[in-house]
Amino acid sequence: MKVAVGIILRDNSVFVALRNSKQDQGGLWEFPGGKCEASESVETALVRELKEECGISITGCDFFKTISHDYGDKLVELFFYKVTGFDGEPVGKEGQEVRWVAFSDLMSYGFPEANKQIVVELMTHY
Ligand SMILES: Nc1nc2c([nH]c(=O)n2[C@H]2C[C@H](O)[C@@H](COP(=O)(O)OP(=O)(O)OP(=O)(O)O)O2)c(=O)[nH]1
Ligand SMILES: [Mg+2]
Repeated sequence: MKVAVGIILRDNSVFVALRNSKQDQGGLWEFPGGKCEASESVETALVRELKEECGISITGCDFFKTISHDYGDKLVELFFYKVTGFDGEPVGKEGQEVRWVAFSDLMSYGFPEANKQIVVELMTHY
């Protein structure tokens, strides 16, 4: 399963959302995004998901990296993008709790296993 994920950046912070307890990886924090639909490119999925989940329109993004992770019941291929330009102010459009978190504070948030390496990189490179 391909998943498009946006690391929304501003100053020294990143925008994170709390996954609903009923979802996979529920109760953990995530970078907004979601599954690519059949025949949809990853970038198209990224633009669509960030509009749906956060209400922003991406104006600038750079591919960062792909991480494949096997959760046992599910194999995910996460395509992480750094989102550096957007119109609108991100919110939790689906009622999810959201926060801007300073890189130096990211470690105190619980992320899905597949995100751990990315979180460490964000903390050390900024
Ligand atoms: N969005 C997102 N998903 C992540 C992250 N880390 C991680 O392991 N995942 C996993 C959890 C899910 O198994 C999958 C993404 O699915 P999702 O639940 O966001 O997909 P979606 O928005 O299309 O949701 P839905 O329509 O199925 O409710 O990737 C992350 O940082 N962001
Ligand atoms: Mg999602």
